[in-house]
Amino acid sequence: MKNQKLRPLNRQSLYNLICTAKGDVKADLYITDSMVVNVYTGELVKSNVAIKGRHIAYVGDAVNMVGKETRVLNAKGLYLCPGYIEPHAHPFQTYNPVTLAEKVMTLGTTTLICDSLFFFNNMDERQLTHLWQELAELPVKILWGVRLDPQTYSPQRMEQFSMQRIEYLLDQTVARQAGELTDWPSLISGREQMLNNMLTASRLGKRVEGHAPGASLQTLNALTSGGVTACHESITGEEAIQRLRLGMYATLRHSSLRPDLPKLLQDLLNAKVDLRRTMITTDGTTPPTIQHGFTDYILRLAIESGLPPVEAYRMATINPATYYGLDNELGGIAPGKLADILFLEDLTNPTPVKVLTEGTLAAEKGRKLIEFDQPNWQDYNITSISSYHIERTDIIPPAYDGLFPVMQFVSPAITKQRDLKLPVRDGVIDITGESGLIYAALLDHMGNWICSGIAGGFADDLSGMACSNTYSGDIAVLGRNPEEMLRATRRVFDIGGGVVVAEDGQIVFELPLTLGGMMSDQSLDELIAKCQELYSLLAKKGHTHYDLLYTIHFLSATHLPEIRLSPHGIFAVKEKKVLMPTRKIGI
Ligand SMILES: Nc1ncnc2[nH]cnc12
Repeated sequence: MKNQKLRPLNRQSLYNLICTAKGDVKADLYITDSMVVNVYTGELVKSNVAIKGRHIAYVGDAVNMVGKETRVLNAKGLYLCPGYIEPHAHPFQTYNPVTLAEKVMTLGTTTLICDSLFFFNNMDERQLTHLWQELAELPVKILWGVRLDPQTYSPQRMEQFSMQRIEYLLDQTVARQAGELTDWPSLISGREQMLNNMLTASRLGKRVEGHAPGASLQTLNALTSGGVTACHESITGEEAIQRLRLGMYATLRHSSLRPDLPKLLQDLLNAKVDLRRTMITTDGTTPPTIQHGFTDYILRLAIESGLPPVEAYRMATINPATYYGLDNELGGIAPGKLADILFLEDLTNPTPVKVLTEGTLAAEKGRKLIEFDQPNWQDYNITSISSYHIERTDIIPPAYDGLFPVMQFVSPAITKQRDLKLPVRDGVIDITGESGLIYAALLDHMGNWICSGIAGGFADDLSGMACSNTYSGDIAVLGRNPEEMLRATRRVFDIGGGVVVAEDGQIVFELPLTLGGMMSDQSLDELIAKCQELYSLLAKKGHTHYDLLYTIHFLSATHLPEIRLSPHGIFAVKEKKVLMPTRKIGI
């Protein structure tokens, strides 16, 4: 792994740091009387900490680096812990990378390793790296993974994953890994493009994040042989241990969609395995769950599950730092490291009372003290979605003689194929007399095609909802009443993207997502409230699954069982087969 530094020092600042450590130059900030969580040794060590510029210069009890100009912060009774590192964020769950960073920073997360899936759809590699560089200036370090597949079946979109593009992106300092690898079957079946891209990741010394839920030991062996270095998809301790035994890192997940951490940890603790190669992740948690916190929340759960606190802090600091080759700068409180330091009142309470990012006091008691600038998203092609005309006849599937492949939701992210003979009226499928079914369509964001289907187990009493926040960038339209579905769709177009619910001739809910139809520039606190409102409204319409936003995001994602709406048509995932092709809009 090439350990390129995120904040390289020049000769003068390097020597300045050394002189501060020796006491010849005065520190900018000096923290006294704290108990340092030493993640290297696992000890708690009573120490003072001296900071010069962005870096820690000294840890110990010397005071000769304190001068008149040094700010002294007394931390008596407090623990100092390194800033938390989230190793697997998806920074586009209605929030955007900046609104996510500014919120989670107040909760102690000072580094985010992010998925780039959504940004891949919108930009070429030069724009994307420009955006990455702009975001790299923020006080929270935002680093990236480079996807090797689009997560929605589309031979055309595979062109975006050419070797030249992947190589260019992976070569950036802020790109710390390839993946996540949702199309791992392409790797183990030897697809040329995938093999080439894996070789590029290996040559550039980058990690590769797997995505192999339920994989057998043999598949895990094949993936590890192919260069996959970690996987966050274990849902039992046994699965995590299998990954660890093969030399992978196992990232233990607790997300809004898969809240598995307590069980995973209990299994791992019972098995008494070495936990140095484990990390913890919130894996793209949606806003309502962030009301409980972020990395701090899952650390709390880990400690409550019986993990000794220092062991838990390691999973969110030095372990991910080491894995991503960042431990020369991040993950511990030691000389030469960036001064991302959290002040904790109690070891069992991971939510910090103060947060330093790179030597600056950035948050106190959950309140942000510094500003985070949003990029000009227009410069990156992230604009309102475009609108076009659609009609009732576009949305409803035409009459079909055989058994129709209904998409039955059995959980927020899993569907089953249910073949049903459906009634027909006036040349179209008519579900008026059928309970438990709704119309479900995917509209091309460019206005060319529509994939119209039928869903079950979603929200039996929903009149009409339209959402632009699918991962393929297309618009999901769901409901029992085609007029209300159209009303909601037109409103989504009018507001430039978002989630809209219509009923009885009115718009009863709207959440604008004007950044590419996926993200908002509202604060995360505002989004938490707005998404909770959406969830309660849908629950009243009969929606019983949790994490509705994920159901929408994944509607067109063909890495999940069993059938999906896709740009090619109703799609059987395992067979990679189009069951019912898309139609042209307006015909
Ligand atoms: N595979 C995935 N793609 C995008 N967002 C996600 N959040 C969790 N898993 C995800």
